[in-house]
Amino acid sequence: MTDTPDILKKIIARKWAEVAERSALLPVTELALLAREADAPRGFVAALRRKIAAGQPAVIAEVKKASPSRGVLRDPFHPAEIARQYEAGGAACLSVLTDHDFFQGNEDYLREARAACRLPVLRKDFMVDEYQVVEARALGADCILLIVAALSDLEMGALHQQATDLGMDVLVEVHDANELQRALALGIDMVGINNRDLRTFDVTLDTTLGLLSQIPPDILVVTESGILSPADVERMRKNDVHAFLIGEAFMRADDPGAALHHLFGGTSK
Ligand SMILES: O=P(O)(O)OC[C@@H](O)[C@@H](O)c1c[nH]c2ccccc12
Repeated sequence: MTDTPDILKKIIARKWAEVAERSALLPVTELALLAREADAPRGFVAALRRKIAAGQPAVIAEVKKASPSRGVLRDPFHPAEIARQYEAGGAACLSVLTDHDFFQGNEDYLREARAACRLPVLRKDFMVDEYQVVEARALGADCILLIVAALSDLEMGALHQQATDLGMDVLVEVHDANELQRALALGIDMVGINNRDLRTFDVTLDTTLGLLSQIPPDILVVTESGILSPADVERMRKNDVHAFLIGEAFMRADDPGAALHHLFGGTSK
């Protein structure tokens, strides 16, 4: 067997270099001052729970220009306009890619998207160091992503604690049973199950369904990636999964918000 490309390893190596570059330009102590002045967190988990309590799908709609597996998804790309369309289409929250090198994202995209709507926003990036967590809050992020496959238990615990201390929610992402057990040991209130294996790019919704029985009922489950059709949505909702993180299906549409509304059969607002 040949080696898998393991894009995740490559990205994580780049992130450590990025943290070193950035902290040389702006020390974490100064960044922390900016974080303290940032707009108050908007309550990411609360927004998802409100939708579900109302019997509606809780959609985290992603603002993503490109990805390593799919290439460019949307060009031209206007984050503020997309954010407004998502809000009008009934999204509960936004997810904005800020990674430059692999997803053609940018910190400015998060700022612009959040300023254009009232929705809570997830900073979608690869967190390895506390610097990035403080940076997320300074940008205005309401939630961060922690990818279990990319972190040790110790790192994960520290980053989770720091995000919580800054008033942000945390989406802890897993894609197998071992990662799920490590996530649960943290004492989390929300888990993301990524249907895409970040090492191989294989996508299957069976990943979400296969892990459900191991998740306590009080934890909010977000199914991530590869949700493309109303049948995919139906399959999840039948299994009591009501929170979705979706990018590609919306980014390829003329009006991403209208695409959201249609994918959920008009039930999202
Ligand atoms: O575009 P999709 O297949 O709808 O997937 C969205 C989201 O789940 C995906 O972008 C994602 C999930 N976890 C990640 C971690 C890093 C970067 C990207 C991701």
